[in-house]
This record gives sequence, structure tokens and C-alpha cells, in this order.
Amino acid sequence: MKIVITGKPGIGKTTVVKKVAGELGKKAIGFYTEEYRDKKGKREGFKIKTLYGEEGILASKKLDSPYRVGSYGVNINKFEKVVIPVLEEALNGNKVVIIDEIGKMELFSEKFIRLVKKLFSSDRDIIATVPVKNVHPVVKWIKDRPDIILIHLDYSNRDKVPEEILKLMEKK
Ligand SMILES: Nc1ncnc2c1ncn2[C@@H]1O[C@H](COP(=O)(O)OP(=O)(O)OP(=O)(O)O)[C@@H](O)[C@H]1O
Repeated sequence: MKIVITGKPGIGKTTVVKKVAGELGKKAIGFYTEEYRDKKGKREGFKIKTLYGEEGILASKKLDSPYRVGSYGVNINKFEKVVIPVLEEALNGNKVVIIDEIGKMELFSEKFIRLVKKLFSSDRDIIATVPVKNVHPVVKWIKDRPDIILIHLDYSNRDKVPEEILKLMEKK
């Protein structure tokens, strides 16, 4: 089963993914993306965290990189170093694959694009998040797949969605 969550920035996609991953425990593999803030509480960038506990800075206002999204420099090397081995392991195993998120920053990585396509073309179970806007052809390619369940997260459903996903996973 492939579940894809979309919704506006900050609506709670990562929160849903973390709740579901927490319940799945060792049955899940993958990563999520979380913002981090400076000492004054201002958003400084985004971290990637694998379910194994590894982490790295995906993007930062302080990072000088040719890959940019708004005021953030994106650290593709770090992203690939942390995430690619996990996704390769996911492709060759049978755990539920958590991919939060498939967005502009992550899609600078060609290796990531290749693996995401392979995973969606495989029979792996996936829970992924994508932006509302089709920021890259891969995002549209995923949303158009007939084999996915697309969930639009909003204020009215965000508290119920984690349980709904877990129920869907049990039924399959
Ligand atoms: N169900 C909820 N109830 C109350 N607050 C929530 C809920 N879900 C998320 N939040 C809060 O909203 C903020 C953003 O949540 P989260 O990072 O999960 O959103 P997101 O959609 O993943 O954001 P992004 O677009 O940046 O990836 C967090 O501070 C989180 O604690």
C-alpha cells in the first residue's frame, strides 16, 4: 500500500508521519524532515532525521550552496549521505518506507529521484509526503499514480489521519 500525504506548509505532515512511524516501530524504515530554530527562536533551516536516529542538516540560511530554496542553502551531499543508504536498504527489504518529504530541497538530488521512482515502482509499502504544488515532475508522477491513496491534510482531519493510516495498513 502506498499512502501519500499532501497539504500546505506547516499543516502537520511531519507530525502525522512521526506518529505513524512511532507506532510501526521496527516495521518502518526511512526519514523525516524537520525545521530547526536558532537561539532566538527564528527558523534557521531544516534537518533530516532517519528512523535509525541519524541526522544531518538538509538546509540552512547560513549555508553557502548553489542549490537554493528561498533563503536556504541546501546541503545535497549531507542529504545523500544520510538518506540514500536508508532508501537503498528500504528498496531491498520489506519494511514500510517513510519518505518525508519529496519536495524541492530533496529533489535537487538525482540519486534521491532515482530511488523514489524505484520505490514507487516496487511493491514496497510507502508513506510519503509531497507538496500541494507540483514543484517537480516527480511530484506529479507520484500524485497521478493509480496505486496510491492521496490524503489531503487539513485542520479538520489532521488529528485523525495517523489512526486512519494505521488502519489502512492493517487491512491490506
Ligand atoms: N494535529 C496537530 N495539532 C496541533 N498542532 C499540530 C498538529 N500537527 C502539527 N502541529 C504543529 O504544527 C507545526 C508544523 O507541523 P509539521 O512540521 O508536522 O508540519 P508540516 O506540514 O510537516 O510542515 P512542512 O511543510 O514545513 O514540512 C508544528 O509546530 C506542530 O507541532
